[in-house]
Amino acid sequence: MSFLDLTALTRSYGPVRALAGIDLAVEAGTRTAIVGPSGCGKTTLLRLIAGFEAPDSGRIVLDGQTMADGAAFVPAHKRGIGLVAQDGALFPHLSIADNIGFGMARGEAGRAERVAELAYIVGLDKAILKRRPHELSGGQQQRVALARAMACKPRLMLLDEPFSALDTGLRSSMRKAVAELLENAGITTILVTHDQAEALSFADQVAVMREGAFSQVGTPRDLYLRPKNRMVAEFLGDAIVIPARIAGGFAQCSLGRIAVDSADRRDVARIMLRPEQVLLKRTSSEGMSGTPDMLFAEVTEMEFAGAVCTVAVRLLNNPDPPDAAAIGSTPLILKKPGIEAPAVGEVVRVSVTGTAHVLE
Ligand SMILES: Nc1ncnc2c1ncn2[C@@H]1O[C@H](COP(=O)(O)OP(=O)(O)OP(=O)(O)O)[C@@H](O)[C@H]1O
Repeated sequence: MSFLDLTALTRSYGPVRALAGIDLAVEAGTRTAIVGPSGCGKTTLLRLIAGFEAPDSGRIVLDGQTMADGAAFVPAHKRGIGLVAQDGALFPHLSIADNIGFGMARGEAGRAERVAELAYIVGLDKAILKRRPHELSGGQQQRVALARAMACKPRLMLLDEPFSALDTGLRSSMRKAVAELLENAGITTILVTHDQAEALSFADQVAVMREGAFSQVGTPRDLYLRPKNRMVAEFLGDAIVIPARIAGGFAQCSLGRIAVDSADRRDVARIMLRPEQVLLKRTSSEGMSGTPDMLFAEVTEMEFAGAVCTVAVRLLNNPDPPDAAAIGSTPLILKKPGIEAPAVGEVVRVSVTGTAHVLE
């Protein structure tokens, strides 16, 4: 049994099936990210775990205690779960100190000290404790929301897109700070986000959600490099998906002969490469002659965007053609550092690093 076990959870709103059978195991002290497009059911799932709503069917067991199962239902305030919402949801009329200490009784001994300690833990200067929420930046407000959620000493923390209102730089530093903070406090965490990079960098375990169900659950590395299907592959980043003939641990495709990660597959399937696996080296049309075993392409588009640029190339040959018609039919879209991105019209030598992943 895991720290949190969700079994066959369903929830509908009238005709809308928000959750269509969710199974998930979360180990104690870990970080799980649930990522999926808008409307796929992420917030509904958090609300069920938090105890704001009951599932139509299925079971929620937290730390060995049943939270929801048929008629059994433990209300939110008895679950020991903290929730930080997207907008922080601070009380505008209360000071920062009273926001943080909201869950503690006003006259409770040591309240002020505990509030100051929590402010310190989340990296807030105690000078702001007297202020009101509107006098704080977005990042500071999120820290207050986190401190308030931590004040109740939760055994599980639920974060519902808590960084989405922050700008890019602050977003990644907050994400890192929050991850560290929760890890140091030993709090098991579930983060909901629609940002794939955020999910991959934050979590030990990522669940990709679509239409109320999980498409795949695994480590960030596994999901990124070994997605089950094209949907998961493309949801988690740019992907090059090409038809191939697979045998003996290799794929024959428009990129030539490439090692694959399934030694036992022997069929026609789609393989996936991440764009960063395709390397380009500048050459010239003359450089192509006398090297039939090498793969060449012509740059057809280059979108300059500073550090990372988008480069489209059209293949010019295939050293090991499975199907001559496929050669050059689809341009490859790659990301390259701006400093070394080739120009439109240039001929480049193409090679592949690592193995390709065979999709289902
Ligand atoms: N209280 C409700 N009444 C009716 N329909 C609802 C209710 N709450 C959610 N839904 C519907 O359930 C589905 C899942 O909604 P949910 O808010 O869980 O998605 P989400 O993945 O969190 O979306 P977003 O990323 O946009 O916040 C949506 O179709 C939504 O319209």
